Amino acid sequence: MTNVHGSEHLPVGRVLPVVVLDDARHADPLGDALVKGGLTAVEVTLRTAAGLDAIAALAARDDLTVGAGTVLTVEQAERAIGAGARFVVTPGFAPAVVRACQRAGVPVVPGAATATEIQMALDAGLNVVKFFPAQQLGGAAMIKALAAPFRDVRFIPTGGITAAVIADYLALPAVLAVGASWMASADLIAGEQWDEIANRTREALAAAGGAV
Ligand SMILES: O=C(O)C(=O)C[C@H](O)[C@H](O)COP(=O)(O)O
Repeated sequence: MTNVHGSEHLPVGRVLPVVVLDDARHADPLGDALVKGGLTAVEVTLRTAAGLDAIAALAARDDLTVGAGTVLTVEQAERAIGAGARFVVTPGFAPAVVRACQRAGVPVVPGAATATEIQMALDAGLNVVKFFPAQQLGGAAMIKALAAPFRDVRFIPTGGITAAVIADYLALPAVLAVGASWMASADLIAGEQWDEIANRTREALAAAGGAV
């Protein structure tokens, strides 16, 4: 397969925290907590107005790779990349957003929930998709079934994943990384519970078998 965006270019590690910040001033202490817990990458969603500023703050660090999540429009993709996002994640497959990221040379991971959407990603030259919402769609068993015909595709399952099931996903060769919010939930961030976030991050990595 040619012109496929290789998963080796995606700097997300094996466990990717998906975070929602209401206040960009929380970005740095959150970054400290995630690094303390052992992580190297974070996906900041654009669900809140503070998202872009949080991306800019985290992009200035040299100990974390920051990407943008919940990117729905070309404008959001361009702004996130301008703020320093090193990768872009979308909940579904949006061809114009994919093209904007490709033009900018920034890896993009579109959401895919069906075989058709995976084929759309392949047609766009991508071989990594976000499997969303993972638990609700059938979990690791569903990825195993989808991976059979799509031998070159790597999945980042996200949605409803906790310590109880993270290892089931990471055991599959088709799973590149797992996205989750429980270790750095919006409530913990808003409540400035940095020690708790670091602890849960350590727990997540332990449940993932120590993989970062
Ligand atoms: O907003 C988006 O584009 C998303 O990526 C949604 C996230 O996948 C979930 O917020 C993470 O799933 P939970 O671990 O169940 O919270």
